[in-house]
Amino acid sequence: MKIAVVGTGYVGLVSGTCFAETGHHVICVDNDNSKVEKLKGGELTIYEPGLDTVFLRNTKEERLSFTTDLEGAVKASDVIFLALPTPPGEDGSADLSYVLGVAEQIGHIIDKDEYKVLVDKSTVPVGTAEKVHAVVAKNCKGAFDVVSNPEFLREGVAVDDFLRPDRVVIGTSSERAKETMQRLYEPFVRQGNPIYFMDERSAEMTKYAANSYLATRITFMNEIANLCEKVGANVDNVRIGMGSDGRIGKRFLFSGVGYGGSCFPKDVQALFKTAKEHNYDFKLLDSVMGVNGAQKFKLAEKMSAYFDGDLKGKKIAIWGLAFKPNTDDIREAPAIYTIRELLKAGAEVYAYDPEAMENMKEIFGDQVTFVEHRYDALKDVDALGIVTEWNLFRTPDFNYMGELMKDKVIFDGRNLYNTKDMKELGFYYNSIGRTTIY
Ligand SMILES: NC(=O)c1ccc[n+]([C@@H]2O[C@H](COP(=O)([O-])OP(=O)(O)OC[C@H]3O[C@@H](n4cnc5c(N)ncnc54)[C@H](O)[C@@H]3O)[C@@H](O)[C@H]2O)c1
Ligand SMILES: O=c1ccn([C@@H]2O[C@H](COP(=O)(O)OP(=O)(O)O[C@H]3O[C@H](CO)[C@@H](O)[C@H](O)[C@H]3O)[C@@H](O)[C@H]2O)c(=O)[nH]1
Repeated sequence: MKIAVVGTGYVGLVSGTCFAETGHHVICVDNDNSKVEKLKGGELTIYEPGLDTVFLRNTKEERLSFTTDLEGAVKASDVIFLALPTPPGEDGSADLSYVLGVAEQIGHIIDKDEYKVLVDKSTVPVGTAEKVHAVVAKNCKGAFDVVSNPEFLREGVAVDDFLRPDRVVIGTSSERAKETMQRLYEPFVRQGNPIYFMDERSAEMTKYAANSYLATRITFMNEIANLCEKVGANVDNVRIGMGSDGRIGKRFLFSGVGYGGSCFPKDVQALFKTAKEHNYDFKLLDSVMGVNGAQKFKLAEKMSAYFDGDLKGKKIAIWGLAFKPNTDDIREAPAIYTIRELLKAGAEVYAYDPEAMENMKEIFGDQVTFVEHRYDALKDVDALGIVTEWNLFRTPDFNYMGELMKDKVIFDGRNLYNTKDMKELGFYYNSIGRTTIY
C-alpha cells in the first residue's frame, strides 16, 4: 500500500518507519523544512532507541522518503495518516488547528475518481473525526473516509510498542476503510494481539481514557508515597504488595516527582475540558491535575527544607532532564519545574542528561551549567537531585561521588537506591515515600 504520514515528529516518524518496515511505501510529510532536509540526509531528528536501524534500512531500500510537498504525497497515497500536534489551547482543550488545517488542504487535493482513507493518529477529542470529515468534504471532489486510529506508543520504547502493540484501536463506520486498516495492521497483530474495531467516538475516547487512567494511577501512588513518608512506611514495599494482586498489576505504580511528557498532562487536561463542555464535572481528573502539579515541586521543596529555606548560593547537581529515560523529550519534564525553583531561590545548578541537554539548553541557556559527564556535575556541590531514572544513574561509584561532593547529600525523585546501602555509605538520602537516611 502507499501511505502518507503528515507530521514527522515522535509519532509520525516512528509510525511511518514501522509501516515501511512491513513493506509499504511511506512518504513522510512535514512543513519544517530543516527537519525534512535532515531526514533526507539520513539523520534522525529525535532520539528513540532502535529507530536508527529500521530508519536506515527502509530509506536505503527506498520504501521510506521525506518531503514538504503535501499535495504530491497525498496524490501518491491510498492512506493518509495525520500525526500532527494537538497541544493544549489557552483554555486547556486540544488545539485542533493543525489537524483541521491540514484536513482542509487535503480536501482540495483529492480529485474525482479518487478514494483516500484519512486516519487521525493524533490524540483528538471526541467528535474530531466528524469535524475532519466536514472540513475535507467542503472542497473534495472525490471519495474519502475518515478513521480514528489513536496511537498508544510510549517514547523510549516506541519502535517496539509500534511493532508489537498490545492492541490496535480503529474507529470507523465504513466497511471499505475497515478493510484497508485491517490489511495495514495485519503484520503487527500476527502475534495474537487484537485489532478492536469500533465507532469513531469510542476510539477517540479510548485514547483519553487510557492516558487519564494511567495518569490517575501514578497520581494515586504519589499520594500513597506522600502518606508513607508521614507514617513511616516504605512505598516500594507497598507497591510490590499491591501490584502482585492480579486485579491491580505491577506496572505503572512507580511514585516519583509527578508525571510529565507531551501526553499525560495535556490529555488529562483536554478530557477534563471535554467533560466540562458537556456539563460534567470530572472531579477526579481535577484532583489528579492538582496533585500532579504539586508533586513536580516535591524535590525542590525537599531541598529547600533541608537547607532551612535558604538555597541562595547553594550548588546543586541535577541528574536527569528528560521527562523519562531513553528519550530526549523534555516536554513538561519534572526537571524543568525543579530547576526553575532552584534558580528562583538563588541556587547554582549543574545539570547532566545523556540525551536531553540540547533541548534543555533552549529553556535555561547559560542560567544552568550543563556538563559532559555525570560526575562532572558533582564537583563541590552541596547536594545532588535525581529527576530521571536513566540506567546510567542506577549503579554509580558512590565513594567517588562522596569525594567529589562538598556534602554527601542526595535527593532522589525516582527511588533508585537501596536505603540501607545509602546508610552504610554515609549519605544523607531523601527519596520519595521512604524514610530519609541521615
Ligand atoms: N509523543 C508521543 O509519545 C505520542 C504518543 C501517542 C500519541 N501522540 C499524539 O500524536 C500527536 C503528535 O505527537 P508528536 O509527539 O509526534 O508531536 P511532534 O510535535 O513531535 O510532531 C508533530 C510534527 O508535525 C509537524 N507539523 C506541524 N504542522 C504541520 C503541517 N501543517 N504540515 C506538516 N507537518 C506539520 C511538526 O513540524 C512536527 O514535526 C499528538 O496529538 C500527540 O498527542 C503522541
Ligand atoms: O509508574 C510510573 C510510570 C510512568 N511515570 C511517569 O509518567 C510519565 C509518562 O510516562 P510513559 O507513559 O512511560 O511515557 P509516554 O511516552 O508519555 O507515554 C504515554 O503517553 C503516550 C502519548 O499519548 C501514550 O501513547 C502512551 O501509551 C502513554 O504511556 C513520565 O513522566 C513517567 O516518569 C511514573 O511516574 N510512574
